[in-house]
Amino acid sequence: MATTRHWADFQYEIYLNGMTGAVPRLPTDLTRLEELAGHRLGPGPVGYVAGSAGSGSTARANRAALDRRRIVPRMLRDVHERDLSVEVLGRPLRAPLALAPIGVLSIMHPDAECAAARAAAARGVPYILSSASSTPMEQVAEAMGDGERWFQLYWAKDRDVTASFLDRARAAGYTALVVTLDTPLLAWRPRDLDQAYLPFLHGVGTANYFSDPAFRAGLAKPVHEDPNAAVTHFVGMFADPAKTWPDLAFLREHWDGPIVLKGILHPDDARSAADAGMDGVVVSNHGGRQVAGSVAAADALPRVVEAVGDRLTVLFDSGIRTGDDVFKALALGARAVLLGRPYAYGLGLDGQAGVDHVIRCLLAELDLTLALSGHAGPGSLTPDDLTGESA
Ligand SMILES: Cc1cc2nc3c(=O)[nH]c(=O)nc-3n(C[C@H](O)[C@H](O)[C@H](O)COP(=O)(O)O)c2cc1C
Ligand SMILES: CCCCCCC(=O)C(=O)O
Repeated sequence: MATTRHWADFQYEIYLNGMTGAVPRLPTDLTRLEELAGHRLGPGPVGYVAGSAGSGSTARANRAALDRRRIVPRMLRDVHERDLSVEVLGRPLRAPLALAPIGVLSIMHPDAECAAARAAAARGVPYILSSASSTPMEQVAEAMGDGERWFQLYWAKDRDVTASFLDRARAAGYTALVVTLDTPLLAWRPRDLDQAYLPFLHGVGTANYFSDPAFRAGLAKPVHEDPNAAVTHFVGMFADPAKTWPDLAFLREHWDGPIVLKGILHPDDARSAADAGMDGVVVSNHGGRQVAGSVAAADALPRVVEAVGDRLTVLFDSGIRTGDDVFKALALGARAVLLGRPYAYGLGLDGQAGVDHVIRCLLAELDLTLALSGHAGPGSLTPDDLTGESA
């Protein structure tokens, strides 16, 4: 196939390659990646990525809430020309997808965030870099050229460090700020506790901090002279459970681009975000990694959309594994979704090519699901395209 007009063309590319004996290096059913990663990568890293809070009930609920909703396909609608593009936070995107912020990616692959960011940039998908990345934000920005990038903030106790992160992110071309609110403390995560595995304690995921002048100013000795003290300083200040809504004014003053609050599940919190001058929210329970027993993200989405859909950009994550999951989130009112664990597994299994594979599979499947359900793009989706609990 000479040119790719539709994301679904990836399907033919795979079949055509098959005529020369080539088959995809990774499964095209992305739900199989976790098991494969479990065989090929160490139990610590895979346990950290796959794991969740408590007994895992929130992560299971995320999947169940998406599965429970079923698509009601419509027939005889012209879908031969399709366009998945959307505008998000004033930026045109090729598809309603961004890569979610995932910290410590060097536990999955040595090329870590740079490989994931390059794959995203090559497909026109925004990459959201975690504060807790294994690679400094400037290096990731350089690796992805002019690719769309957003910066995820873990809102440090120390205001100077936060202000410094925002200055650095702006200078490195990150256009939007995603402030994660659901991790003021690390949750009870039995899979990591049982292995006593926490990458941060080994200095993984601290690159933005250790390279930061304001962070370093708080250390008695340079990082290389006393790395343990640097890690302790990081753990003590990476987030702040004392923050409240009025504190958002500080971020609004120091960041002139769009600000999106990640981890919103209650409609009143979404309203507070709008009242505080924020631009968007991510309806997310952190992939079930924070509050065990939490509401499933897809169950929270309709109420948030109803509360603020006309005031804020509503994004969604937690449980997205397939193109039909994306379809459902969009039909429930999300403007776009963030993809989490599947791309981390793709990275672990095949570096940048693995992330590319994951992006292409997801968007090809979305394109086909839309077309086969009578939609030429995300714009025509409504809750009426789903059965049952669309609210
Ligand atoms: C290993 C791992 C690390 C994560 N690190 C971050 C992070 O640094 N910042 C953040 O806001 N969210 C982080 N998340 C949460 C994701 O951004 C996203 O909300 C979650 O993965 C979505 O759930 P899903 O993977 O089940 O789709 C992390 C998730 C995983 C699996
Ligand atoms: C001590 C730092 C914890 C950062 C948490 C990273 C994350 O969001 C996750 O693992 O989930």
